[in-house]
Amino acid sequence: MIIATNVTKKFSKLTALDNVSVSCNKGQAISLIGPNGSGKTTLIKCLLGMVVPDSGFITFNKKNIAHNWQYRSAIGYMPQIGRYPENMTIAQVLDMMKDIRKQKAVQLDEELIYLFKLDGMMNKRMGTLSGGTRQKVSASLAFLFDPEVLILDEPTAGLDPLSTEILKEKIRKEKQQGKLIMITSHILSDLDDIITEVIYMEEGRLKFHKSLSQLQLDTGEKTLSRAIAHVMQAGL
Ligand SMILES: Nc1ncnc2c1ncn2[C@@H]1O[C@H](COP(=O)(O)OP(=O)(O)OP(=O)(O)O)[C@@H](O)[C@H]1O
Repeated sequence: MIIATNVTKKFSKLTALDNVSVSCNKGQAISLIGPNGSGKTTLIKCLLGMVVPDSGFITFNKKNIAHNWQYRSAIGYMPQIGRYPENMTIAQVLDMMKDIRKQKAVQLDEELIYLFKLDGMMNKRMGTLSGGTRQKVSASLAFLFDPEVLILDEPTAGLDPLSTEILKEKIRKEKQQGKLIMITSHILSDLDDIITEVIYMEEGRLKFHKSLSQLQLDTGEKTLSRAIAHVMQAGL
């Protein structure tokens, strides 16, 4: 579905991505893991077309994304830090996105808006929202257009335990419907019962891409966080 081949991206002298190749398919829930600065967000931004690789290429459903901007409408993206016009209300932000996507009339997935109880605060301005409520707006937007692919950058950061569970349940539900889900998170305990695969990066390089069950076998650890701690200590 999304294939990156030999993708390299430099920012001046720093190589943020070093010859990275990955293949991501329908029905997979992939956790993108690695130390701070290892290139996870840069890889996500390349997949989204927000950062253009210096070399290598990326295909979405076999078409090179460099010549096919349409593919972006198939992806719901929840950024690490959502930036919105501070003076706009939640309702105005949602309407603006619907206008941009021209999907006002089609079937929208507004489940998260209700589960997060955002419907009761539609007239609040973005600039007045708490960090967690902003995250809820970002999550609701990512799922709103019922996309085939969900890319979630630190989705549970800042969410309270109940909201975290609501979001995890939603992710699980979408995965069961055969969507491709990619998640970066440092809170690995949040991912144990969701993910099927792990992509592990270090210093811009892909160290491995394997199924969670294979990683558990290789490390002898049951939980994702212990397995990754094992990898970081011993190397694999
Ligand atoms: N626009 C940019 N200009 C210059 N350097 C950048 C830019 N974006 C990222 N970098 C650098 O590229 C490297 C990889 O950053 P990236 O944000 O992809 O890491 P990450 O794995 O997502 O980190 P974290 O876990 O902290 O979110 C870092 O050294 C970062 O400082």
